Amino acid sequence: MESRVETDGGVRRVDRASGGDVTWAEARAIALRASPSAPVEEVPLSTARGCRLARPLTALVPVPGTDVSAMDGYAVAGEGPWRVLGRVLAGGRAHGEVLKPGCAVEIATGAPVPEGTTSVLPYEAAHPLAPAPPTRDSPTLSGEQEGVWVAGVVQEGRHVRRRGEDVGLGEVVLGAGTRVTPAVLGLAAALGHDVLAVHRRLEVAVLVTGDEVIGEGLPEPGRVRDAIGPFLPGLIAWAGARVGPRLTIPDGAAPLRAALTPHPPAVPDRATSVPPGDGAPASLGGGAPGAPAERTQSHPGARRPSAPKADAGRVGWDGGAEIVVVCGASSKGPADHLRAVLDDLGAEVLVDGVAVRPGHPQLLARLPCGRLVVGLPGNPFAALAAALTLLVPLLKGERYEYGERMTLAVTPAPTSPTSPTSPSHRNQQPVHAAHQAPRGHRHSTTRLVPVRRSGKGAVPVGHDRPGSLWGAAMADALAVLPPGWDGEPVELLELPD
Ligand SMILES: Nc1nc2c(c(=O)[nH]1)N[C@H]1C(S)=C(S)[C@@H](COP(=O)(O)OP(=O)(O)OC[C@H]3O[C@@H](n4cnc5c(N)ncnc54)[C@H](O)[C@@H]3O)O[C@H]1N2
Ligand code: MOO
Repeated sequence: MESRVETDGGVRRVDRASGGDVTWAEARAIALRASPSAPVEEVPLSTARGCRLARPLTALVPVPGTDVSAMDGYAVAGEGPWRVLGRVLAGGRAHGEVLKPGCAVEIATGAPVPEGTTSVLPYEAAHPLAPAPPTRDSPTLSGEQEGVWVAGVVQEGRHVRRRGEDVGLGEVVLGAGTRVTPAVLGLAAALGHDVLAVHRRLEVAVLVTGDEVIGEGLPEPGRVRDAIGPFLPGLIAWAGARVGPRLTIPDGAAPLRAALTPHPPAVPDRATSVPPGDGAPASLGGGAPGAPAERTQSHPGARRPSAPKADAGRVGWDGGAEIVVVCGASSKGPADHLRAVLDDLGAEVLVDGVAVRPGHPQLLARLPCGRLVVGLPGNPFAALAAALTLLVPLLKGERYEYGERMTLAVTPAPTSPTSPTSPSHRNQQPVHAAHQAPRGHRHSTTRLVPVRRSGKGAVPVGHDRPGSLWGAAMADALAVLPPGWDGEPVELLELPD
């Protein structure tokens, strides 16, 4: 719903009617529908953990690969006593001859039993017969240990693991979509796999905007520490994706547009095309897949850590991120260029504003190349709420699970001075009045309220202003209070641990 078009630094500025807000529930549903399917790739076992199998896992070999001993002892044939003809160790030379009744070989756990073996007699159950061998005429196979005899009680087939007994050759052991856990890796290796076909984890690039935002140290008045960049990697990993390039860019349409520009032309020095005062374009990408790369552009007045410069002459993307998250610049202020830039790039806007507090000015768009852009509000708690609304469903897709429902207890959480995550009683603030008014006070928007689970239900922890992560840091979930909430049980959105 475009109501007005002006120019601003060469970029068309599009003001969308505030009626464009979707409900919180719709926003989540749209994000789930837009979730990109992760590409399939073959990766070595060492890098597959956490991915999903793209194909069923089958056994390339039977397990065990041959008949082996399950115990240290004697592989025996027939009834005892047995003449011991030799010794077979796991990984050592196999006993090459058929074991005849009345004969045995000393054997280690996991070693192949000779053909003819009927059972294994563990050392604990074996009785050496000494000194004189029985009179029975028992053949010798190798001549070794001639005269050594053992006796004992055996059960037919006992302690012999037969070929393919655990897993048969070609057997399907796990279905496509199974998450690769450490146990899956071990199983895959045991079944002969060196590589696995997996859905690669989606990659997320992060753009932090805001001339006032600094990356380290004590912010001077008028500056703030970046509180969104630090929580995104954990949230992204928790949602099963990986963090790609991370870039801090100055306010301005041109740096944002440059950073979002897909498939960059090989322009030697794009910086010259940037309007004066609009900042130089920045480059995302260039980091090895899976390795977060921090790129920072300096701008006047901001104290910044020393960081690698953006590649001169390279703008836009050269990484494989399917999703880019833009922190800040999502509202309607003079420095909020995201909508205009997306419009300029021909993006399809899927969500533009959500009827939720906090996190109202959040945004989801698809660039013509297919890459998705999630716009998070600059206020850090609003950004977290928006990330749980749009980014997490986008990353989890069909793995997304709706939260449990719980009654919301409307009294503030009791805080223990000894709790590591709790402020002292002295600092505890009352829960916002809005959250304490469960009935009679109907809200027209969804509210996301930091809560802790307790025996009384979900208890709001307070400290939940959009600019502060204090409440979220004390909480284990966000309670979703729908518009018009009247005290019924509410869904809990899990917070990343
Ligand atoms: N006229 C209107 N003004 C605002 C509206 C609106 O609808 N109409 N919405 C308000 C709401 S709600 C929010 S939330 C914010 C969102 O603002 P932006 O996404 O444009 O973000 P900024 O303006 O850049 O910053 C807002 C605030 O957050 C601080 N900030 C920004 N980035 C970070 C960061 N990485 N870490 C910590 N803090 C950050 C920034 O300094 C500002 O204080 O807009 C309202 N205004
Ligand atoms: O929605 Mo804003 O997100 O209230 O701070």
